[in-house]
Amino acid sequence: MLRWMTAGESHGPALVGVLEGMVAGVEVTTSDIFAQLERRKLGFGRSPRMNFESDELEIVGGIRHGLTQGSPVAVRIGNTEWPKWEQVMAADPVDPEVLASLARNEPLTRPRPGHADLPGMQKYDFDESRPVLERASARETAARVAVGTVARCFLRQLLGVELVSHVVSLGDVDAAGETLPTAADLPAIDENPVRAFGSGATERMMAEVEAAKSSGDTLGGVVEVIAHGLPPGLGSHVHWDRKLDSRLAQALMSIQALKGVEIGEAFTNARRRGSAAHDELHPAEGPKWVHRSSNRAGGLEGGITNGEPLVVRAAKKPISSLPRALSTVDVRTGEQAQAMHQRSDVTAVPRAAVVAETMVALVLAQAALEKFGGDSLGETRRNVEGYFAALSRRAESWREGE
Ligand SMILES: Cc1cc2nc3c(=O)[nH]c(=O)nc-3n(C[C@H](O)[C@H](O)[C@H](O)COP(=O)(O)O)c2cc1C
Ligand SMILES: C=C(O[C@@H]1CC(C(=O)O)=C[C@@H](OP(=O)(O)O)[C@H]1O)C(=O)O
Repeated sequence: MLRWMTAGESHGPALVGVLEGMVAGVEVTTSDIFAQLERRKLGFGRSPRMNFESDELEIVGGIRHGLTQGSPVAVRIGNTEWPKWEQVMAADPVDPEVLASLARNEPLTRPRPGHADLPGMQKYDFDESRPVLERASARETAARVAVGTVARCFLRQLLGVELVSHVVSLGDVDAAGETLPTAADLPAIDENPVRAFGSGATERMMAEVEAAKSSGDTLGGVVEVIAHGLPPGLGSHVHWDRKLDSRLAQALMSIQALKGVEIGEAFTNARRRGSAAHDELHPAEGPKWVHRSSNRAGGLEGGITNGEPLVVRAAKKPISSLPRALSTVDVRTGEQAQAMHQRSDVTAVPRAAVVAETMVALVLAQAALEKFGGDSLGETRRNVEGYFAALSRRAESWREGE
């Protein structure tokens, strides 16, 4: 079972990520991981922090000479601002006077509606929101992207699977096109300021971000992730927690501020009649044996990949740290107040798309390992070959009516 965990606070000394259960022999280097970390910072409207922070990446275990070893992969991403935060975030007790002066300068007692501040303080019995916001922060997604790169490399090397993501709407500006982007489109998407694909909406999206920024406001949006090259048969219909739809939804909704997930054309399909909602099958030559003239199901039927591109969308709410702060209650006084404002993103939708790509990669790698097993990439590949041969034999026997 492929598992992953992260630890670390936004302004602590470092984030760490661990990926356990990956086979040996997957090619992955520090620069592969760093390239994905750089992608996570892309996008117009990002926090000033993204401009000066560089992710200080160190592979601590699990990879040797550019190959996974079968042991847990562990990464550390240092916080380049650590000297500035050392006293605020020290692991050991600090001088009470220093602590009091820090708290006087920055009282975090006016929780932001929409952030984890207030429920976190109530649940964990804190009198300020520092310990909550530190861990709730999406800074943590850097560690996910780092370990997710290994999953991404594994999927490509095992099955030729390629993942793409793009922004389909930002605020109320839509960029949805007619065609699905492929891996070949990724460099252009990454260069697009809002990570939109082949649309004339880029300027309108940027203008929307500028307008939100100048009125002290923030923006949400919708991102789409596509996985090309998946075989039929990952996931299962047999139990609720093995259905790939449910696992993808959980993984995507674990991303900070992602509040809705759509598989394929789920919400449009809900308004269609059945005759216009499904993907009819037609006979075809070759290993695929059948052809679907549409992909409204987004590549999943019965919680199982069906060989079509996997298409999932996720809705991100607007950032809850608004410069034009929302009304809140100061927990020290119980009085009405303006929510505290932290330096923050105007919108993080383009960055969230890269994180969504990562979560999809992790879930697909986990499902691929369940299906094919093995301890080395070579062994897993042999199992894939055996499965493909069995699929062809089965298709042959169906054709011959046996
Ligand atoms: C890439 C990314 C960047 C984010 N940046 C910010 C930010 O700068 N300021 C902020 O208030 N929230 C930001 N968020 C969202 C908060 O982390 C999130 O709303 C908060 O942890 C509460 O969790 P919830 O929205 O999932 O309920 C970001 C989310 C993502 C995915
Ligand atoms: C640091 C990152 O995102 C942060 C996510 C975040 C939040 O509340 O989620 C708040 C901001 O942090 P800060 O207040 O320190 O600028 C973002 O910059 C990152 O993605 O690397």
